[in-house]
Amino acid sequence: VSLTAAVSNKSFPAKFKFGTATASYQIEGAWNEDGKGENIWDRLTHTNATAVKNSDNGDVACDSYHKYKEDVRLLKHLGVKVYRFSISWSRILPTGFTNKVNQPGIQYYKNLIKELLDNGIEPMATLYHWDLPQPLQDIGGWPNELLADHFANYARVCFKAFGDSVKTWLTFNEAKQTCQQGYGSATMAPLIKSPGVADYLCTYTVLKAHAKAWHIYDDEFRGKQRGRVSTVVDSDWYEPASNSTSDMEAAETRRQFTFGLYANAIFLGNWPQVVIDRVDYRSENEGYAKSRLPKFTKQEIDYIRGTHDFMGFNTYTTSLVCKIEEPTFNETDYEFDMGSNAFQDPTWEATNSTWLKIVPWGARKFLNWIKNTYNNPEIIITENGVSDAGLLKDDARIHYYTEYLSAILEAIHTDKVHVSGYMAWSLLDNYEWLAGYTEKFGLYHVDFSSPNRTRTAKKSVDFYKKIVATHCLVDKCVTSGWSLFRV
Ligand SMILES: O=S(=O)(O)CCCN1CCN(CCO[C@@H]2O[C@H](CO)[C@@H](O)[C@H](O)[C@H]2O)CC1
Repeated sequence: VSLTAAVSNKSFPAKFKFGTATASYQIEGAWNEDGKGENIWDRLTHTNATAVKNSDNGDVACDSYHKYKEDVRLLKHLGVKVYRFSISWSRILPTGFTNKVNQPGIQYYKNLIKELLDNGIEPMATLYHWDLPQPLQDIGGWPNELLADHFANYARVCFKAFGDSVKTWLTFNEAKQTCQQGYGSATMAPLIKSPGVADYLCTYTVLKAHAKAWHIYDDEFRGKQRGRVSTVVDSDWYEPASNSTSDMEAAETRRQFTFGLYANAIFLGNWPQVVIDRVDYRSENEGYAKSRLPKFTKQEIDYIRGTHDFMGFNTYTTSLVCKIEEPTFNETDYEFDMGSNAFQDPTWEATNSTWLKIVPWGARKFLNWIKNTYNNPEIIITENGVSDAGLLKDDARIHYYTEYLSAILEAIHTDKVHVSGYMAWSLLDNYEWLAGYTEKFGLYHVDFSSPNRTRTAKKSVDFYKKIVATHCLVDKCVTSGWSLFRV
């Protein structure tokens, strides 16, 4: 199918908000400046450097701590309405605890927020984008349910310090990566390998932490500040590898173990039933005294349910799913709990990240699944983007955005999914976790070999700027309102 045939000629609603997204550890640098405390990515990259490609670290990254005014100039040039960034917990609370508040850290984010507002750009702040203060990891990290209270106290400090200007808050970015990769498969800091055990304990704490923060905002700040709080959930879209009943069920089970594990308690109440059933069943057969899945009390279920003002949704790619024979019970693994294999069709277009294939129809299906599963919530796409090796003539990125934005337009207009915003990942090439600086997601190229960290617009900047200005992917868009054609 030629590109043009696939591109939607519908337009994004007038009130639709375009933006870009970044995260503190990936762009800020200044890892130990002005009183900032050590976080788990500082610890990992300084003590286990070879875990990261080329032993790259975020000590300087894009140096946005010093160059944030330049970053805001780039946002202004793009014409975006919103900028999604994350707050570094250890810059605000160096030990993670509220007994030490770091004023220069508070001031940095106040300066960034003021620069955004002075340029007519709305700040959208994520409280936690994976950079846990090391002292909290030293007491067990997210599997320690006491962290729910420490996170809630940190959230209160942020609501108080920034809530007069920040009206859209996200508690956690992709808690799945924090839990399944950080404490399960050891493919994210703090690189703990405890699949099927610590990952569920992490999720249990994170859901309670999110709910406490939401209730603090609802009880103590919403009346005065009139903002909104939610969380960001991510996953691949899981498509059955065949239309056999077993593959269809396996795909739905996998959606519940990945996306549902983080969304169900907040949008419907409690863990997904299939998760409870399968983890209890396997735990018993593996000989555990009690299930590996911690259980919410009735009060906790009621406390967590409804703690959302919209849904933050990160979508990148799709995987096929097929049912597997029930694995033997002599090994515990989150993958075995799911009871399926996920893989990608080798004919799908590849990118510079092995896990990321270009599958726009998956994004449309995912949006429809969210609509049908969680009672049609307002969805803000808080991340979507693609990696390459960093060339300036990034036609593949233009292709990716065209295809995904086209799929989103169909979801909005044809499928009536309520999508209200879209943040392109990312404004800048930045630190891509264990891939270091080898996988580039930016609309702007960053020269990491220069102390200036020079930003250079890629070809996709003009492409995205035009879409932000016209709300349209083609030259002439059909608007569904009173005028048939927008001239
Ligand atoms: O193949 S491996 O298993 O060996 C390594 C997997 C690495 N994961 C893949 C999934 N990705 C989810 C999206 O992660 C999001 O998207 C961006 C791009 O990744 C990140 O930079 C953002 O911080 C994150 O919010 C996070 C990184």
